[in-house]
Amino acid sequence: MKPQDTLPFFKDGQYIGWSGFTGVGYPKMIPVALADHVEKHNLQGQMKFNLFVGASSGADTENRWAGLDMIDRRYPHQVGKNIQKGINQGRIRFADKHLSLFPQDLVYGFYTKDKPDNDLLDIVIVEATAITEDGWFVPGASVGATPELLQMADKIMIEVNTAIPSFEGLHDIVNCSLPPHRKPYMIMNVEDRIGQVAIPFDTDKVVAVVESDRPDCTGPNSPEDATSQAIAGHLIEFLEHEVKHGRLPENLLPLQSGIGNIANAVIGGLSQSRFKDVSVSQQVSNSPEVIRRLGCIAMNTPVEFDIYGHANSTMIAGSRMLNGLGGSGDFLRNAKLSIMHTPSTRPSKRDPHGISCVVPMASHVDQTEHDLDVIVTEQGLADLRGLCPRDRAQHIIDRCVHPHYRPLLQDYLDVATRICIKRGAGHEPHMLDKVFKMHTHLLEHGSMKIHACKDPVAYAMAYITLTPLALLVFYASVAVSRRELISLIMLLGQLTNELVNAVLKEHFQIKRPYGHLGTGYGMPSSHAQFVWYFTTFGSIYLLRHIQLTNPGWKKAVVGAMVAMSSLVSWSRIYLGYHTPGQVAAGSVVGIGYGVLWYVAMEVVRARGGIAWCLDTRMARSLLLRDMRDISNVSEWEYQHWLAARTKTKTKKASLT
Ligand SMILES: CC(=O)SCCNC(=O)CCNC(=O)[C@H](O)C(C)(C)COP(=O)(O)OP(=O)(O)OC[C@H]1O[C@@H](n2cnc3c(N)ncnc32)[C@H](O)[C@@H]1OP(=O)(O)O
Repeated sequence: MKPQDTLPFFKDGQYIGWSGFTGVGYPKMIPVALADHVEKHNLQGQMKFNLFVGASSGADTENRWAGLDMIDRRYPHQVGKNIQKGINQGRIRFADKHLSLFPQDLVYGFYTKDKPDNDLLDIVIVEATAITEDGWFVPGASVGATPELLQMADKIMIEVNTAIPSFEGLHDIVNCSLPPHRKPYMIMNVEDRIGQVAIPFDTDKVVAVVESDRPDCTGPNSPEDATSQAIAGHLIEFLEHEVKHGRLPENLLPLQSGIGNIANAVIGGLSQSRFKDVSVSQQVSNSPEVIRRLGCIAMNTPVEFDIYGHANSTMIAGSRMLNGLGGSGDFLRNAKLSIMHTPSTRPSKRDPHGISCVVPMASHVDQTEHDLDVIVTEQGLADLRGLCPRDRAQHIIDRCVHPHYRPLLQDYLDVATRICIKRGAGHEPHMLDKVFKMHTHLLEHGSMKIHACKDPVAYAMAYITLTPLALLVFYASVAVSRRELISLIMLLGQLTNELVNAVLKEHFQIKRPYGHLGTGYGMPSSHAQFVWYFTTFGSIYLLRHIQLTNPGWKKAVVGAMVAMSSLVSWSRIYLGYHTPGQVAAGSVVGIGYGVLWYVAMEVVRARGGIAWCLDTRMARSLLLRDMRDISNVSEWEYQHWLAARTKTKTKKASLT
């Protein structure tokens, strides 16, 4: 039969099945003849089909059908610009399904349950490379869901491809029996054979046999580039580490690698590694049970993943469908090592690094935090095994995020952690009002680069927490401008106070609250200890030894110092550097040390230590002085200035 002779069998709204899996083993003559027919007679949109294929299909058929508006519904996977356009424009009803589930769901009748006449596919078109003498069907380079499609067919059309050699003997085909009669796949190694080399089918259903001379159509792989080489490099290093520690055998375990340019380039990189006799798994091992038992190593590319390890494989900005899930879920959910690799950024129209592939929250989730073990970008590899969500987030930010986005994501994590811990919801901290800001910024401004998460209180606190630095500047300027010994004594107390803090921290060795904020131990808080020493010593000295014309000012200054110290202490808790207990301890030690230092200085003074110090040659050359015995320093200085001024005036007057 010629392909054109099959046209009368086709009617709008039919349920059609094709053999094949990706760009191999799919029928090429009949679908193309039908597309030519639709195009020639301007039947676009008037002949639409429900199309079922084991995975994606060749671009010359599926994508062409989509371009001619010939697809109403598509299951369970697809690849191609036209079909994606149709789906995203709402013309094609597509739904994603794990590839391992599709054949069985087809046989369960899930896809044909609403069909009015029967629960069979109206026409199944398959490509054979041979028909055995027993009348069995030998597929080409893929089996896909062909056995189940043939089983569910009302009518069968066969394209015998004479341009491709017979694949008889290469396949291992197991028919899908239904529960409770389903048997396990007794596969222990990738080389094991448990099924048939061909597929039995009902020859009475065959309505057409057509000769095909068209080769399979698979696109070229993208060449490796610096990014994919870096990703492959991190992966190889990680796998070598696993082998060294005995968690993987020398030739690894069966590898699965997903679709896409990055996946292809990474496999290219692995092929040049020192691993030998590596096996790569195919169709039947999409079975979750087999994947788990063989301990596969699965590697796939996501659109994006989030800081907690959830991945989006399919949907840009949560709504624009790319290719669909394929078998990535089957593998990543069940593999011994579930790995996702992606460049850390992708270009947007406006910015070569406009898209970060690491985001606060994935805008759609295909693989969850419970599945993924390892995440790799060209920046580095994050081994997430055994880590809790907050540790995972820090690890991912440190290892995988592009430097352009690291401060942004770190800021998000810090602020979210602080806010969520405070309200007792800090297991996987998120700020729902900010979580998709990077995505919305990309949609609105063409880049995910936004300014930090702007918590106004946190910003204010970040400045307040710098107060000790300001106080050091204050010490320096008072010491230089006033030359008062007391300012040096107070500064010496401040420095020894810091020393006490370092000794206490080392002694207690108590960690900071969230591990990642601030360096070193957290008990007691050095900021709190610093400011409360300053306030205590300063207040005692002010109240006891400084005279002001209006004594009310003293109370105001003491009040301001107490307020400043309280704010700094609070900032340490708010910003997440310390627990309230660590800050309370720092405050108590600072107050205690302030009192102690004051008392010690009084004892030294009483024993003549201060007077002795002021009489040294160095003190004299530095013009050091002790103004404590002068009752009101400002008043005293003013009177001296006034006297000097009057003297100068008198001198000038006598000269004229
Ligand atoms: C045995 C089995 O069955 S294994 C099956 C494995 N299947 C899967 O893993 C399915 C999901 N994965 C995939 O489809 C692919 O790996 C992809 C699409 C995620 C990545 O593939 P790649 O070849 O690296 O992607 P590619 O560079 O072609 O990008 C595809 C498009 O997505 C866009 N894109 C990718 N990531 C993002 C992102 N984070 N944000 C916005 N857009 C993005 C790209 O800009 C590009 O857009 P364009 O088509 O307008 O130019």
